[in-house]
Amino acid sequence: MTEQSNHTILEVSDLTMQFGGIRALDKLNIRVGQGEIAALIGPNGAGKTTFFNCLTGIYKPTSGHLLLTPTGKSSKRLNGLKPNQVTEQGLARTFQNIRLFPDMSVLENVMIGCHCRTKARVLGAIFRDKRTIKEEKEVVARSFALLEKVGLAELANEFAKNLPYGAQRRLEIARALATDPALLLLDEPAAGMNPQETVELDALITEIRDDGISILLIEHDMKLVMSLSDHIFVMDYGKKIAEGTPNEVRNNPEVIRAYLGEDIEPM
Ligand SMILES: Nc1ncnc2c1ncn2[C@@H]1O[C@H](COP(=O)(O)OP(=O)(O)OP(=O)(O)O)[C@@H](O)[C@H]1O
Repeated sequence: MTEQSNHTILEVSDLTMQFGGIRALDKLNIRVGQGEIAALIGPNGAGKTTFFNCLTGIYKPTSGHLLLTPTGKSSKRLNGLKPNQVTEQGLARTFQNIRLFPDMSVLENVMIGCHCRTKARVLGAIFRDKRTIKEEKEVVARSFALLEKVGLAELANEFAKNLPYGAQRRLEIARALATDPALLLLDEPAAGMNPQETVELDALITEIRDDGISILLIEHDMKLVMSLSDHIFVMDYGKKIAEGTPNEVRNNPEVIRAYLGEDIEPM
């Protein structure tokens, strides 16, 4: 896919986030099309993680609009929603610093993601009625299937904390997928991965997109960004300074200037 898709799944307009004297986001406009892999790049401190935190209800933006429209559903304003409510609307994310439950098994970590879509409540869990048992079986089956997708099924019963770093990152992706998202936000998914793990990650992200889930990722590995992305947004000092296809962005003088002096891999 080289051109932006017709259906807009995420529309962000004039998003501003002020922290005291620091304007971390300054009237940011971002549009992600259904079925796209979009990337957000920019030097350290550009505001990328702040943007994800505004989208996912962790920060309350100073101003601006956040609109999510999964295919076949009506548009939903994300402003003012809590993180769990944002997830219920079909937006899932992973974090720059891995946030798994280290003392739970790999399988249990994914099952927790599934529970935002299950119906059983406290009484069902206590009395274990037929419906709850059936639902639990479905959650286990679905969690296994997701572990297979990310290549971790054989480690299902291992403690999450015992997984190598790259595998922990893939487990975070499986847990995010368990929430059944329409749009998946990945915050530096390749951080700490070796070259072989990064190649596998490239294939995994493409496969997730081919399953119909749109992707927006923050990533410093330019080789991965250039190979994966349909569309790239470039930020600097809280503003969008460029956007376009990998080729357009690679040759944009503003982008080259923003990255001067940065310790990044060549594009
Ligand atoms: N909770 C906060 N309170 C005050 N300032 C913050 C807060 N969160 C972020 N900032 C500031 O906002 C700016 C953008 O930071 P942010 O972490 O979003 O950048 P980034 O592009 O994700 O950087 P990196 O690539 O290093 O992760 C920085 O100046 C940062 O210090």
